[in-house]
Parts: sequence; structure tokens; C-alpha cells
Amino acid sequence: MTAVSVHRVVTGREDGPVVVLSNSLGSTMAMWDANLEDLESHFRVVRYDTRGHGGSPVPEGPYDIDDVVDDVVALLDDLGVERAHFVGLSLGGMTGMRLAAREPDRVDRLVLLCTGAHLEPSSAWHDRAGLVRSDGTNAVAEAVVARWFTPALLASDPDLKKSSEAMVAATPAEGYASCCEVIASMDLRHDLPSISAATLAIAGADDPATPPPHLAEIAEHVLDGHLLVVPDAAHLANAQQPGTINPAIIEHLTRERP
Ligand SMILES: O=C(O)CCC(=O)CC(=O)O
Repeated sequence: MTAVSVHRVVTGREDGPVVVLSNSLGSTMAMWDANLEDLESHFRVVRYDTRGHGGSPVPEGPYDIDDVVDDVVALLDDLGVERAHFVGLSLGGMTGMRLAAREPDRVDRLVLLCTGAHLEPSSAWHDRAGLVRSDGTNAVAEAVVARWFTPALLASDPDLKKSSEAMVAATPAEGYASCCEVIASMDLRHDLPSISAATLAIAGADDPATPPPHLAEIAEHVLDGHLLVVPDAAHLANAQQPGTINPAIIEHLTRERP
């Protein structure tokens, strides 16, 4: 499939190293709001909406992992960026793993949050795609957000629950379903040993969607991987625990090279 020109916003230090932020299924670049200010003081920050999400085009599916990677390569080419750090959560992390394995010259360092190299069973992703195509993204919004944040946080912050469910429900059904099919057909386990970019894998201790063993597998099999498990965080750990995660990302991306 031809790459699409994704919706992007570029902010932060004009002279800083470039960091690309890649969102999760059912979200937009707004999922990085709690991380932005800290990252902008160190980096040129490129946020984008994965195809089928937010302000990006919604080509007819199905898509596969190489389609979403092609979009990132086109984005970097368009911005004249030869090589960048890449920070991705869940679907965004899968995009980062495949990009780093397939286009190693384009990726400096990687941060992979709440993601997995292979999410089974693929039938569950096809079922979710079918449900969304027939009933819309509103049909999955409440269940999805119940995995994004811990139950205690959702109970104490009804506005967060409401705005997060609205974000999922605003995702175009065809875009959401086609990205479910990216996950259904994706198996990056064979890519991991060829990822040479220094990789920080961050897990939410309470993430029911991609629990810590998924991130441990990634950290163990890439060439230079480290694992951080963040307490009191579910699937959108970056949004629930920015006070822990922002410094960890900055430290990983600015650490002196050995
Ligand atoms: O968040 C993602 O990008 C994929 C995993 C997911 O959809 C989490 C969930 O099960 O809702």
C-alpha cells in the first residue's frame, strides 16, 4: 500500500535532536500531552497521528505493520530528517520495533512503552475489528479505556474517563479496525535480535493489555535493551505516571554514548 502523509505537529527546541512520538490504537497525538513540555525542553518533538486516527488519512484497510512504518519513513523524508529517536506506545511501539529492524539507519534510540512483539490471539483482533466495523468505535470505548488507566484513577477522575472514551469514540471505525488488523497479522519476535538501537522498554505494572512480560521479552532479545516497570500504571502509563516516565525517557535519549 502507498504511504500516506500523516497529520503531524513539530514543536520544541529547534536545535535539539529529533524525537518522533507514535500513538496507540484508538488515541491521537493528544495521548502525549503529559509528556510534551518536558520533552520539548530537550528535543525537536515530532508528534503524528497514525493512519486511520486523529487528523491523518483513513485509507481503506486492511493495513499491515509495514504500511504504518512506510508512513513514518515518508514523514521523516518529508521533514528532511535522516535519523531520529523514536518513542512509541503499544501500536506506536510496534511501529518503532519494525522501523528499527527494517530501517536501522533511520533510528537512533528507541523507547517502547506498553507494547508487545506479538499479541495473541489474532482472532481477538479480528473480532474487535469486526465489532468496530459493524457498531462503531463507541462500542469498544468503555472497555478500552478500562485498560488505559488503573481502576482507582478512573474512579477518582470522571473527566479523564469521559475525555478518554470520547477520544476512542472519535476514531474512525475503518481506521481503528484496520489497525486492529495490523496487530492481528504482526509478529516481530524474529525482528528483535536485529534491533541495534539502544532500547528502553517501559511497562505499566498494572497494564492488562501488554503486561510487563511483553516488555521483558523485548528488552531481553534486542541487542541493547533495558526494562523499566512503572508501579501504579496501566496501558497509558505515560499519561498516568509522567513524573517517572518523562525523566526516564530523557535520560535514555540523552545519555552519553559508551
Ligand atoms: O493500544 C494499542 O495500541 C494496542 C493494544 C490495545 O488496543 C489495548 C487494548 O486492549 O485496548
